[in-house]
Amino acid sequence: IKDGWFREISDMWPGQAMILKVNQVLHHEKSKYQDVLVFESSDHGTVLVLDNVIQCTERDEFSYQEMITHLAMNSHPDPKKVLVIGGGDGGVLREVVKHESVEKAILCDIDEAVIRVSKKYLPGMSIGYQHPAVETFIGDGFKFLADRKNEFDVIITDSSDPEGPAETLFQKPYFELLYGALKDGGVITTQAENQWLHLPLITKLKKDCKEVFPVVEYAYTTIPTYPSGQIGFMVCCKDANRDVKQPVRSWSPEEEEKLCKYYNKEIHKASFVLPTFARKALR
Ligand SMILES: NCCCN[C@H]1CC[C@H](N)CC1
Repeated sequence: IKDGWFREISDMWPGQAMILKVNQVLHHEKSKYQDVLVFESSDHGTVLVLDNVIQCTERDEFSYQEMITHLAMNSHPDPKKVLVIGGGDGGVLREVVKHESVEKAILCDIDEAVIRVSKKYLPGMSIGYQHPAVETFIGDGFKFLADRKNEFDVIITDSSDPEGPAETLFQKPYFELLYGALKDGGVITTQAENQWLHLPLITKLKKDCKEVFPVVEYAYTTIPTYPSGQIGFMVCCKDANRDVKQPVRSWSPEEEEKLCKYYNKEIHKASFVLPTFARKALR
């Protein structure tokens, strides 16, 4: 932080940077895995930063948390047992338990500091931990999945970027573990970066996923404080006949407006519609 501004400078988005005005630093520590920073911004609420990369701001986190969750959950007919890999801020858990079908929601994040800090400084997201169906594990999602077979209806990988602790969550062996941990008809979503910045990575990701899953589609959402204002998701299903681009379950418009600020059944479909440069690369 310099002269009261935070700059999200990274070689993952060369030559550009989101800059947010800082009112007050609330917390800063070096965890076992990464640098953890929480600050009060002037106009985006409380902000969580890991290794100098914005993870979520109170102002726009709902876009990402709702879309990565409900694209998966509403692509499954009856999700009872759900796993979140990463997601230490609790926002995805908050979204998962909005589905009445959920009997068990397990979260596994590698860094206890993210969970501890989110519970203290991000109450609007860490509220997800309070639900009775929720169980939390601290550990490497890769190892957690290794001995889980045929257990989950939905698995959401809410990760940071490939540079850092989440590196292995972008590689094929991880998708094979996900496939094995899913029950028949299971659905996954993963954080799949930005079509303006990471198209080669997304192309490789889709190719790897297609070697494991019969159904693989890329969708994206708009989110002002992520690099280039968007973030994508890979949505995969074990059932070759499931069209994840069409919700298999949906809320009524009234329920949608009560439950979500971003996701609705129209934007579920629209989020898979890509500009030609991305459609071509991801064919
Ligand atoms: N629930 C926290 C979201 C973490 N995902 C982010 C996607 C965009 C990245 N540049 C940083 C992590």
